Amino acid sequence: KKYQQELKFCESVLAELMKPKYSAVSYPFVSPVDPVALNIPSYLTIIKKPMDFGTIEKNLKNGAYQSAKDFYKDAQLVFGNCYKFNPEGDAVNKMGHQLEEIFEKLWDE
Ligand SMILES: Cc1ccc(Nc2c(-c3ccc(O)cc3)nc3c(C)cccn23)cc1
Repeated sequence: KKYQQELKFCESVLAELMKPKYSAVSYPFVSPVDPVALNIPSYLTIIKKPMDFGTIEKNLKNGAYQSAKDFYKDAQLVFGNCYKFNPEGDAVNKMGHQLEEIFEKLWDE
């Protein structure tokens, strides 16, 4: 029961985060980083565990998460990867910080 409610909460946070109103800051994070399309061949050597919110949504639907904690860990990975690859001050780094702020507010609701 508790597990079901936890995952329902994760789904609601994700649904909100993926809404069009946040697309200006979420678009780099809603689907897997494509190193070819973005011309960043170094990405997969720098980022050991790529993650994005589209993959998180898939995992959630496939029952890949044992708890809200596992969901939260993958969300943190999206932001951590962003800050590792995109230097402080870069546009995408700033978008990561903005989206993380939105995420944390939804998480603490
Ligand atoms: C030359 C260059 C430099 C930086 C980027 N970053 C970047 C990323 C990105 C997102 C998450 C992440 O962990 C790493 C990268 N997503 C984008 C998008 C969607 C458009 C433009 C830039 N983007 C792309 C190319």
